[in-house]
Amino acid sequence: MEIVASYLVSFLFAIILAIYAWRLLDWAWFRPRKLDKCLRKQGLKGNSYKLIFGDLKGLSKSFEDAKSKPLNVSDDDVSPRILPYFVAAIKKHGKNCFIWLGPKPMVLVWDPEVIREVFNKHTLYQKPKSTPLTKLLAQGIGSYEEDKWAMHRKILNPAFHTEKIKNMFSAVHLCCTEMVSQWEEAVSMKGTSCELDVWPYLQRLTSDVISRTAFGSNYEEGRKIFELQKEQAEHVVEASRTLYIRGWRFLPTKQNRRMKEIDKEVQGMIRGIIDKRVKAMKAGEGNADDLLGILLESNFKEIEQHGSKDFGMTTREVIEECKLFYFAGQETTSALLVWTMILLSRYPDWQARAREEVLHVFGDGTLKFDGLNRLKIVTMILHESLRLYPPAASLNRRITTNTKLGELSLPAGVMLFLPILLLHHDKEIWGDDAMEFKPERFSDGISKATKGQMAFFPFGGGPRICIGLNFSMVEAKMALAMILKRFTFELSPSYTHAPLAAITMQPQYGAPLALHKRL
Ligand code: HEM
Repeated sequence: MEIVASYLVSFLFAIILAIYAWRLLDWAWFRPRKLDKCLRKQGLKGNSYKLIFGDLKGLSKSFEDAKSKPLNVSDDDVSPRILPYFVAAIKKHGKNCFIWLGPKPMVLVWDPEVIREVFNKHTLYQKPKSTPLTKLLAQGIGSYEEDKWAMHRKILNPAFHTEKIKNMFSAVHLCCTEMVSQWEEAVSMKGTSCELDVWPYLQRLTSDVISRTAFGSNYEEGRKIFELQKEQAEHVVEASRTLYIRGWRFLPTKQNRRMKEIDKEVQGMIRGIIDKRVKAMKAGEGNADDLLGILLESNFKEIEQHGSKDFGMTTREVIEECKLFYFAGQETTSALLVWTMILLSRYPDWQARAREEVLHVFGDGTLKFDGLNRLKIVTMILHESLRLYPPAASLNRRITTNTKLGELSLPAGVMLFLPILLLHHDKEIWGDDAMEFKPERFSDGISKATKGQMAFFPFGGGPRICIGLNFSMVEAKMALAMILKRFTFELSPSYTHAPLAAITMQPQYGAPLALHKRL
């Protein structure tokens, strides 16, 4: 009897082992081969599949190589530095190509109408699944799908309505005033001009703005969170360029340990901010109207009243949203501002035109919210800066079920690559001067400039378009208007043009500018 039982156990064990071995083989070899055949049959081209890693090693090396070579200051053709592997793949295989992200093929989507379809059918074309390690930066609305995404978006949307943004105006004004006062101090110590790396100041500005407007605190309170999230983002970029093997996160590698430490620390600090606000709200104080107030209201009112998380956010979800907004609210707008300042340094005529407009709209008085809507030239400049230097250079999606997309029939499991930067620079769409800084293209608005095509999408598109779009444009206009009013600026001789592909596009060596006080 015992022998029979032991045979049975061994037999079961062998079956389980065989199932796992089959799944592994299917994941690493049979499925990629099947997908490869399917894509090539439809005319798509790419490198042949390399076991498990696909193109990942080449991808990671191409970023390292690109990082080591700065560009000429006048070179706005930044795609070989920001998307080096895709640019090389297009050269080799043409626009109808794909690369291997490990065992998954990722197809380049170039047609603006197809991109529109991908954005609009967001339940079919979903965000790529984060790995347990990349999740540590932030989850929240940016990574949820279907009902959970819809519920979070419904709760969060009111925080970004025009009326709310208008209410945030005085906080944004205060943060910008503080930054330009620091610049004035730096200048006055040297006379009427000084050289300053504006990049850390702009990062601090946007951190301060999100701290005050979304969380009712200030930069100092959130400073450690920003620093830690910034470090976490560097780990996440590194982790996302290597293959994630299931269970890897449990290994006590230096990076894994640090990522978990950061997560624990950030969560602890956010809990502290939440506890403080909860106390204030219970005492009838604190702003119930800002992002944190709205999140907490959803948390305790909905859950306490309905006793179910189907109606609101759990505390864990509130923390994840805070982590996301601390990061997304800061990283992107600072990138927009820094590239705009770099471009205006190189194009003094546009700098002068923008200043003239700001002075015309606001005179010598203080900046007012309604006046920002009248800044036509500044808006054109910001759009042209977003076209040439989009903070998010590309977006990814995954196909959840076999589907027809444009001319292609794509099986579930295929990934899509939406190359914002490449479309923004495409000569067929923008003309032969696509690589030139010409804000006048946007003089009659975005749809005229793109002829109605989905060819300019720095904020994404469809129902999942950036929730902070209007907020970041107000912030950027306000900061730029205040800077233009008080300073003229140009590139310092020490400026090195080296856009870096981090989570957003950033100046690798900062942005040292010569600032001159306007007299
Ligand atoms: C220049 C500034 C900004 C740029 C270029 C930008 C870009 C983007 C892009 C491209 C997406 C779409 C991602 C995708 O579809 O995969 C997105 C989504 C998002 N952005 Fe922004 N963003 C900016 C500012 C902000 C700000 C200031 C906030 C918050 C205060 C914010 C919060 C978010 C959130 C929460 C999402 C996810 C929306 C959803 O999935 O429903 N962004 N952003």
